[in-house]
Amino acid sequence: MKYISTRGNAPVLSFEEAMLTGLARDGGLYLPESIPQMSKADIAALEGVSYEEAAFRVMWPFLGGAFTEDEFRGIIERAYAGFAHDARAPLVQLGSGHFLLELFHGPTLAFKDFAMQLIGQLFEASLTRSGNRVCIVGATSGDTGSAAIEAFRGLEAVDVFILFPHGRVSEVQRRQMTTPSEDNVHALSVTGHFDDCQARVKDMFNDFAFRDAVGLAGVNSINWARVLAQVVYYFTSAVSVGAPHRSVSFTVPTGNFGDIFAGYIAKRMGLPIDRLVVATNQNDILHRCLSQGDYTPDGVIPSISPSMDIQVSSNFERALYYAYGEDGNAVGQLMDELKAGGFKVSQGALEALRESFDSGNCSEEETRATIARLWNGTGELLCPHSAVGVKVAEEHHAPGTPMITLATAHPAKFPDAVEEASGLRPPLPSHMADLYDRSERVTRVENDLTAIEDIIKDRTGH
Ligand SMILES: Cc1ncc(COP(=O)(O)O)c(C=O)c1O
Ligand SMILES: N[C@@H](CCOP(=O)(O)O)C(=O)O
Repeated sequence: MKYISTRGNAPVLSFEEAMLTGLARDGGLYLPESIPQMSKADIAALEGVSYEEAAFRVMWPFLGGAFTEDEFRGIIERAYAGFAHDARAPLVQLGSGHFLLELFHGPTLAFKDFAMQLIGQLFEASLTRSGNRVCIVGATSGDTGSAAIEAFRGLEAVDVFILFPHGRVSEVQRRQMTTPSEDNVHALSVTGHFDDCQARVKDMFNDFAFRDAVGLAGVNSINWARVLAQVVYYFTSAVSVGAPHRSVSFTVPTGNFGDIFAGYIAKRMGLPIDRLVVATNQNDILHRCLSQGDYTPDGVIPSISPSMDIQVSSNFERALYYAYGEDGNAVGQLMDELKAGGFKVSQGALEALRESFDSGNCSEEETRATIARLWNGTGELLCPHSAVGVKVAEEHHAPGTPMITLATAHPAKFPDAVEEASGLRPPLPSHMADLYDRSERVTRVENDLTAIEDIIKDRTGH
C-alpha cells in the first residue's frame, strides 16, 4: 500500500512514512493510492465483534505491512484501554430511526481520542524501532490539542507544541492543554483564530530547512493515520443499525472536514452509506460551497461551538481530489486560488461532491434550542457541536434510512454554553475533577512564523 499527495508532486510513501511525514512536500495531503474494499460478507462479519477487533479488520489493509499483525493488535488494545465505555463508541437512540453515536468517552472527552490514542501508540512503536526523535507541531481549535497532549505527554522521543487561538477555546479545553506538567509539552496561545494557527503549521511544513532541522511531524488530520482511525466507527455504528443489509446516513458536525471525510472513505470501502451530511455552525463556508459552489472564506465568527470555528477546512482538499477525478494539478491550482482569496468549484466536481454529501447550517439560537429540547425531551445532554449535528440531521433524515449523528464532544467541555441552554452545568468526570485547581503553563505568541519557529528551535535545542 502506497500513499500519494493530493497535489501529485511529492514522493510516494509507505504508511509509516506518510504517518511520520505529515504534510506532503508539495503542500498536499497524503491519500492511499487505492482504497481497500470490504465485501458485504466482511462487513456483516463485524456484527458482535469488539470495537478493537473491528478496528483491526478495517485498518489492517491500509498498513501495507508497517507492523506485524500481533504488533498492530497490541497497539489497538493499548489505544482503547483507557476509554470509559466498554463499547468505546456507544449508540443511543434519539427518536424514530435517529441515533446518536457518542464519541466522547475517551480520556479527553472528544472524538479526537479515537485517532490520537491510536497514533500515540503507532508513533511510539515506530520511533522505538528506529531510534528517531520527532517534533510534533499541531494547530487546534480546542480538541485536537488536548487529545494530542494526552496521547504524547511524557513520551521520550517526542516534543509536542500545540498552537491554539488565544481566548477562543473553552476554559476546560485550555486547561487540558496548559496544565500537563511534562517537559515535552508546550502550549502556545496565538493571537488570531484557528485558521491562523493551521496556516502557521502548514508554513512550518513548507519551510524545509526548519522542517528537516527539528524533525517536524504533524498530528492534525493532515496526518492520514488520523483519518484512518476515524473510519472504524462508521463501520461499527452502521452495522449496529442494519448495514450491510440496509443503507445508513450520517450527519457530522464539521469544521476541518476530517471526520466526515473518514465517512467518505468508509463509503468508498464498500459501506452502504446513503448520505453524508455536513453540519456547520454559523461559520458555514462548507455549506455555502456545497450549495453554491463558491469557496471564499469571509472571516471566522466566534461561536458557542468553538471547535468548529473554521473557514479554511484542510481536508476538503482530499474530497476535491476525488471530485476532480484524482487530478493533483487541478487541486494544486484550486489551493493556489484559495491563497489568493477563494475558488469556484467546477459544475462537474460539484455534482461529484453532491453524489455523497449534503449540508446544512445551524445558528447560535438553534444550537441552544436543540440542547434544551433534547435535554428536556430525551434526557440526552448534548455539547454545542453535537447539537449542531442533531439539528441539521433532523432536517435531512429520510424516512426508512437510519440516520446516525456523531456526538463529537462531552458537554462538560463546554459548561457555560450548555448551562445557558439547558439550565444544567455538566460536571467533569472524576479523572478531571481537579482541573480548575491545577496550575497552568502557557506561552503567549503573536501570529508570526519566525516568532513561533524561534520558540520551537529554542525549546528543542536547534
Ligand atoms: C467537538 C468537535 N466537533 C466537531 C469538530 C469538527 O471535526 P472536523 O474538523 O473533523 O470536521 C471538531 C474539530 O475537529 C470538534 O472538536
Ligand atoms: N476542531 C479541531 C480542529 C483541528 O482539526 P484536525 O482534525 O485537523 O486536527 C480541533 O479541535 O482542534
